[in-house]
Amino acid sequence: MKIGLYFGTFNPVHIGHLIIANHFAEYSDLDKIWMVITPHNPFKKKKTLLDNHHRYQLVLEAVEDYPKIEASTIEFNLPQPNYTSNTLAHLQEKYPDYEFSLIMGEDNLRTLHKWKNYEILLENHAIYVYPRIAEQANPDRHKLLEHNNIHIVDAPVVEISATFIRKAIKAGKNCQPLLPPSVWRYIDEMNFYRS
Ligand SMILES: Nc1ncnc2c1ncn2[C@@H]1O[C@H](COP(=O)(O)OP(=O)(O)OP(=O)(O)O)[C@@H](O)[C@H]1O
Ligand SMILES: O=C(O)c1ccc[n+]([C@@H]2O[C@H](COP(=O)([O-])O)[C@@H](O)[C@H]2O)c1
Repeated sequence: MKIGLYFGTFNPVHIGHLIIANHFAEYSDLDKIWMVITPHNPFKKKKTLLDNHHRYQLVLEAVEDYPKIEASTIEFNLPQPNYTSNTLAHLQEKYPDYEFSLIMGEDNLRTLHKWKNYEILLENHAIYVYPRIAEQANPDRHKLLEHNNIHIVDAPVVEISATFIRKAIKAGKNCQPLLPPSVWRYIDEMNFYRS
């Protein structure tokens, strides 16, 4: 079984994330895409973070009609902050017959050399990277993309961010087009991100 791990804070999940996950579900040889909700990214402050359970619920809502895409809570019971190499070691022990690849935006690729055990990640896993507009001017871009295990993917990226959505909701803007309808309803009913 080939699994594509799409790690993210998903605070909240939005249509940009879903477009990427669906792209891999439809145009790759991966059997499943697991959207792994990260409790705490080592590079991010936890301040404006919605509870793990709610972020998970939002991803569940988002992927309901996509049989190849699943929401994963695998990091919820692992030590925090969540280092991806630790999670992968745990996954390989739990599912020795599965082959795990990583899916990430180019923004994450830029900082990959600062991740814990990044050489091991790179050696042992295919990393599928989709381009982000903000990275086009990065002078080191080509160096990173040269590695054998890094595959750049021509996916239709919508340049919206969870940060933009959180700010828009706080400012009372209508941002329904940026979220799957069920995700918007959950956020609206729960009054998330308003204060
Ligand atoms: N618009 C987008 N389209 C596709 N992938 C995205 C988009 N925005 C972020 N990603 C990617 O999705 C993964 C999870 O991202 P994350 O949860 O941090 O979303 P974000 O919108 O960038 O959030 P924030 O604005 O809070 O940093 C990362 O690999 C990131 O590169
Ligand atoms: O392992 C690391 O050192 C490491 C450093 C920075 C980020 N990550 C992971 O990268 C993933 C993407 O995070 P984010 O917040 O951009 O959605 C998330 O699962 C983080 O835990 C991992």
